[in-house]
Amino acid sequence: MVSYVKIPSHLKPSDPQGPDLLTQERNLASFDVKELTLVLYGIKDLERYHTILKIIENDPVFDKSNIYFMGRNELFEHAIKKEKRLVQLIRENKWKVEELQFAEWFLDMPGPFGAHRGMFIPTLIGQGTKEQKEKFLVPALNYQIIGCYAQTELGHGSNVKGLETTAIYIPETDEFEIHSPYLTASKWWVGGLGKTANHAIVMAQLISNGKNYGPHPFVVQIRDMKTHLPLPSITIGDIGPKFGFNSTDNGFILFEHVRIPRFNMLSKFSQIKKGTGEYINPPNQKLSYGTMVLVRAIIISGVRVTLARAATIAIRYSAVRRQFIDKDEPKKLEDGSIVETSILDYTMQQYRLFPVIAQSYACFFTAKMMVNLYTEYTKQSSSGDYSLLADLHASSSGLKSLTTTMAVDSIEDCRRACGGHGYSSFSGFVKFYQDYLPNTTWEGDNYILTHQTARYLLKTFRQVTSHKNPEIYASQSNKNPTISYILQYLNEPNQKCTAITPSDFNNHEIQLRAFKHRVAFLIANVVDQIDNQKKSWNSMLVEINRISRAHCQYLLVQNFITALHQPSEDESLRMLHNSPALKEVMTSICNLFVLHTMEKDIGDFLESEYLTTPQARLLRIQVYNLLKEIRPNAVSLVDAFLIPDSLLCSALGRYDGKVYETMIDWASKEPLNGMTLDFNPNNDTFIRKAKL
Ligand SMILES: CCC/C=C/C(=O)SCCNC(=O)CCNC(=O)[C@H](O)C(C)(C)COP(=O)([O-])OP(=O)([O-])OC[C@H]1O[C@@H](n2cnc3c(N)ncnc32)[C@H](O)[C@@H]1OP(=O)([O-])[O-]
Ligand SMILES: Cc1cc2nc3c(=O)[nH]c(=O)nc-3n(C[C@H](O)[C@H](O)[C@H](O)COP(=O)(O)OP(=O)(O)OC[C@H]3O[C@@H](n4cnc5c(N)ncnc54)[C@H](O)[C@@H]3O)c2cc1C
Repeated sequence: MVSYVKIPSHLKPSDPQGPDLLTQERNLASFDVKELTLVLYGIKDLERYHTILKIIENDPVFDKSNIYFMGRNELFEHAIKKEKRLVQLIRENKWKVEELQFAEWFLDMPGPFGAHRGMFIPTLIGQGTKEQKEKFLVPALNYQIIGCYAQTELGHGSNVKGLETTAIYIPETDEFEIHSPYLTASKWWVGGLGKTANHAIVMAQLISNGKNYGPHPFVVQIRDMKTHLPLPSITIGDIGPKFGFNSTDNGFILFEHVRIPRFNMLSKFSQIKKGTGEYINPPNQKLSYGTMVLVRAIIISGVRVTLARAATIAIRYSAVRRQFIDKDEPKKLEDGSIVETSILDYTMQQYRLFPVIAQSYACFFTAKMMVNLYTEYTKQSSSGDYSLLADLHASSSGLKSLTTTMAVDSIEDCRRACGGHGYSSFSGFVKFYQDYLPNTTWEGDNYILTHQTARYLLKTFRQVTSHKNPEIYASQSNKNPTISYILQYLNEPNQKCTAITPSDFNNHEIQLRAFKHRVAFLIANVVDQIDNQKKSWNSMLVEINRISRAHCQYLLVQNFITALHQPSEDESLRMLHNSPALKEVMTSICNLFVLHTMEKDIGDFLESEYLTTPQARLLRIQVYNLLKEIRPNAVSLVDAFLIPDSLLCSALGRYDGKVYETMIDWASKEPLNGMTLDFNPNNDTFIRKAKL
């Protein structure tokens, strides 16, 4: 890239230790970073990681050096080129999902084929019959057709039952007629639709013989395969500029009595009979929502790397950045000279940043649990057993809500922790934050999703408590955490925390009991208000959100603690258990996650009277103790995430710590610096002409 400003060559680094600061930090680690990285990735995935990274970093199409200077059209063109190159690489290297996941992560650009891979194909796999897969899935996998997922409308997104697009069965021709009756029925926000896709999965109200059977998925060809123009009676466009995600063509579409064959209704679960229009019921009414459940589970699995990326930038930068001389504990070099303090040594900075590291590790263990639950569900459902769906839906909804909210809050916390430079695109936070932000809204608004989790929790509580002998559920408590804490609460509703010193809070039993008691107490309270005090659902929404959050925090805590203690067949966990140094540092991180989470929501724990006010003070002291304990390992803990520089795309978070050199080098490439103005602002004539 061209430099428009020549930087003087006489400049010496003002901080003689600058480049070595991260090396010094790395020397403080109490554990082997490579070992921890192996725990996080596993042997096979780490090999894949390196193979794919090499390919991506060496391909000029994926070069990111110009990325922060691009406008919308340029970004979109760049994204299209990347998508095409990615398809070539998939073909040449025969990449499967495992490789593709790494490639998409390293590319780090939401692209026009994202919904094709992430929603169109999974919907065909999950909801199509064998014949439909042959017709649509095979060409989709070969990129002969490009699809999108058109569910949300201008007037409705969260309320799927309220969608207005209709699919009316016409027995005479054995077709469906797809129609948008109102302006508000226009599909809106659909990724890849604006310019790229030629097919769409359209969620529409299925109507047969005058009866509405609710939203169902239909495959609709929307553009001509040769001219790429919209087909007759179809209106398509891009929805315009957005907060971020500008490399993707989110689009709108309107249908005017568009006919499609009956075959195009995805019919793995429910069908319309030829001619009679008779509706065949699915084994579970909500199976047509299956893609959303899958994508929510995938989103949860991705949160850990999002948090890891934010923490990496902020921690490395904080180690390199120095401000002020600490009067009480001045930082001395070997030669006795006093230097300014690294901002990572300020306890406030630690309090803001170390919990983000801990959140990432917590999400790592919960992602494993989510994958296991989803795999188990897939196994059972393939033989017609859908009994796990309710659990899966409740935990995927609540965890998607909790973890993505946590991620966006933490990206912003990390960005602010980098001071002024955090506001620059070169920090690596700006585009990253903008592109990540929709995760709190898509696949279910994060507040709406908590209703689903709460509904399940209240139902379970009522089921258990209404039984004459609740202990009958005891056999299920091993597998079902909700039942387990409800039973514990019913047995001992006035349980008290036994901690008498700060370090007592490191006791995992005390921690687990705190979270179990708090969530059961909150659920019991909401049930009482709704069932006995006859409060409306709407009047309880804040509490509804609180119980979903409390339940999901408990899941994160429980999964972390279980991972540390329970013998496991899992390769990563075995490596963790076999290394005392790793176990020690992970235990500190787990304690910080748990206690910091408690401290942030201390009101709940006090209200449930599990904790006393003096205990809340002890808990806070223990959080500070943990920050001190973790401090020497901070840089190594983020190094272990192994987020490559090419992905970070950050002057602040570089592995080598060359923050200032990179800032000025990248600034010199700002195209504005190369622009010659056609006026001289000091020239009176110009100012007079412009009437300024
Ligand atoms: C990735 C990048 C691109 C992004 C793409 C997108 O955003 S695409 C667009 C993404 N858009 C969105 O994500 C839209 C978000 N909105 C929705 O998903 C739905 O409208 C809803 C779930 C909020 C309500 O749905 P509703 O009004 O139809 O239902 P209800 O509340 O009356 O509950 C009735 C029963 O159904 C149960 N149940 C519900 N869902 C599921 C499920 N998936 N599975 C299993 N079960 C489910 C529920 O538990 C309850 O059971 P109970 O208690 O009777 O035993
Ligand atoms: C970048 C991006 C990409 C997207 N890609 C796609 C795509 O490819 N395909 C697709 O189909 N969709 C897509 N979407 C749409 C997305 O799924 C919806 O925007 C999302 O589901 C939220 O729905 P909504 O916009 O109707 O929000 P609304 O429901 O209108 O929410 C607005 C506010 O009202 C509150 N609210 C609504 N109802 C209630 C209630 N009952 N109780 C309490 N509070 C309530 C919500 O909490 C929220 O704060 C995308 C969205 C974005 C931002």
